[in-house]
Amino acid sequence: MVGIEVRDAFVDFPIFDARSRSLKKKVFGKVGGKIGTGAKVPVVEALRGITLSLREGDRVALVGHNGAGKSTLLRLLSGIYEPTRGSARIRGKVAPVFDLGVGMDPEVSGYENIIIRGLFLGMTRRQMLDRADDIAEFTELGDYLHMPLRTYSAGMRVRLALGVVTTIDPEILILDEGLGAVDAAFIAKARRRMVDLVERSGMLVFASHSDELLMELCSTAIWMDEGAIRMTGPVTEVLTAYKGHPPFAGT
Ligand SMILES: Nc1ncnc2c1ncn2[C@@H]1O[C@H](COP(=O)(O)OP(=O)(O)OP(=O)(O)O)[C@@H](O)[C@H]1O
Repeated sequence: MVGIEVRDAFVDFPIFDARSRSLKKKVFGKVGGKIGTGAKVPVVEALRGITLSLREGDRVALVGHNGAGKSTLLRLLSGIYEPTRGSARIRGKVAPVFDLGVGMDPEVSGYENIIIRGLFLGMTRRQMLDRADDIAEFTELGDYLHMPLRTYSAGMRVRLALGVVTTIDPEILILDEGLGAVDAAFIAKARRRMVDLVERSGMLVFASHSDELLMELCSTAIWMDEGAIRMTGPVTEVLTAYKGHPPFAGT
């Protein structure tokens, strides 16, 4: 059974090399988690008092301004970060997709990277060999797949990474949007594969600033604000409250 239970979880980052004297003034910044200056060392309170329960079939969008804690929460839900206080219990195999380039080796070919990246995401070598042709066709990289990855442009790397990510069969898919480098036509082509990927995933948590993708892939949403959950509910309602107007209108 796939599931995630988080109880009153906090994640703090102590910043040992910050100049705490300049932090003591009252700060009115809107972006980023709270910076606690009570202790000797300043501490960024990236997550505060998070309680949530996710089940098989959940498709959850994470929204919030820059620094609100979305990526930190995704790392907590993946088991990459342990809570400083509180608890996070994860049942199921997590495929974390944060940085599309992670798990790639610049010195080996595109084909070899397909296998490496697949292994990183919890697939077997056999499974990746079976899917390599399909991935190659999707990426449209042709003979570049025999060249070392370091010869690729940023967009070519994203094509390869997306080709791999969209062939896996994850129990828990944790997605931090990083699709900036690819051209619009390729995003449109990748969308169908993304929808299929999400449909066969046991669970999805997706942080993004794109209303369109969130509405297409998710059914519920969590609005993060200064490291805490501000609102949860159906994706359209949460997006409307977060943006101050219905999604798509005037964005
Ligand atoms: N490794 C770290 N060390 C120190 N502070 C960190 C670290 N990672 C995140 N933070 C801080 O934690 C807070 C939350 O950051 P996080 O990356 O989770 O935000 P986010 O909602 O994903 O933002 P964005 O939309 O800009 O990607 C921010 O104030 C950030 O400065």
